[in-house]
Amino acid sequence: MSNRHLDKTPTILRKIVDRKWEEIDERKRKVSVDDLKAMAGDQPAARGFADALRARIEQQTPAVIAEIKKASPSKGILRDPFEPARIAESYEQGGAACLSVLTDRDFFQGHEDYLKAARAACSLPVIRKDFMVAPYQVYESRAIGADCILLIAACLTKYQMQELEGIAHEIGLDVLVEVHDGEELEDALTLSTPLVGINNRNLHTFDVSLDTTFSLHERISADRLTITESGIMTREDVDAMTSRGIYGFLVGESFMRAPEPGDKLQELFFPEG
Ligand SMILES: O=C(O)c1ccccc1NCC(=O)[C@H](O)[C@H](O)COP(=O)(O)O
Repeated sequence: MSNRHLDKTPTILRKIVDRKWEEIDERKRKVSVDDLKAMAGDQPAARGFADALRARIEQQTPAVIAEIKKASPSKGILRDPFEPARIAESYEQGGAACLSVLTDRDFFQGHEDYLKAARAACSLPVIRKDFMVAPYQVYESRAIGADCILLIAACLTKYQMQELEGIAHEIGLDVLVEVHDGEELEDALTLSTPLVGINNRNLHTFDVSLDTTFSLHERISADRLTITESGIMTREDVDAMTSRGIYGFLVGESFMRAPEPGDKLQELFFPEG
């Protein structure tokens, strides 16, 4: 695959995307795309991911996508032992609007079974957090029970994102498109999804700066929903966002390192109880 963002330098993101193409080939040998489409078609209606976020954001209440991830390339192991179903219950009790579950095995120690277990343990909508590069993975996401997929602009062209979004919407999945700079945002805004994630983490260098959200949010019109992603660790970080009118959050590490992830969510976002 060729893409202007990925052609810059060989980074971890390039490695992840190269591995995704190999993984898709391996999986296709075990389960055909037609079988996946049939499995996707057998799933009950998706839980409304965008609706759950919109309901809170419109009330100017934090809408938190709480992430379930065992490890990451930048931070190594974040949580061990790791019990996705228990974490999902804890997040629901702590006031999460949605869940994000890492399913990438090689770089995040994730698994599709973690998504299934987390979703079955609560009533929250769930995004499959993985690196989508091909239609096969979109059908697979619906087949494993996801309610939403992530499209990362740093690994896809505008045309790839449009194709994957079209398939996702056709089979009942919501889409969160993720950007890190102005060029990616321009591409993302050609999509119809209202959900625009601004990743404060540069996925090539791992540098994190909340200024990324502050500057890009100003370029997103009010009919879309901004989700600030990565590096939200303190009450001050939350206040810095809400004071600028940003109420959508995706948080992983600070919850994963806490003994009780849902209590940490409550402490950070709903301290008044
Ligand atoms: O986190 C990484 O090391 C990473 C590396 C390469 C691609 C993606 C990566 N992370 C995904 C995310 O951006 C985060 O899981 C998500 O936004 C939550 O961030 P945090 O609250 O800082 O855990």
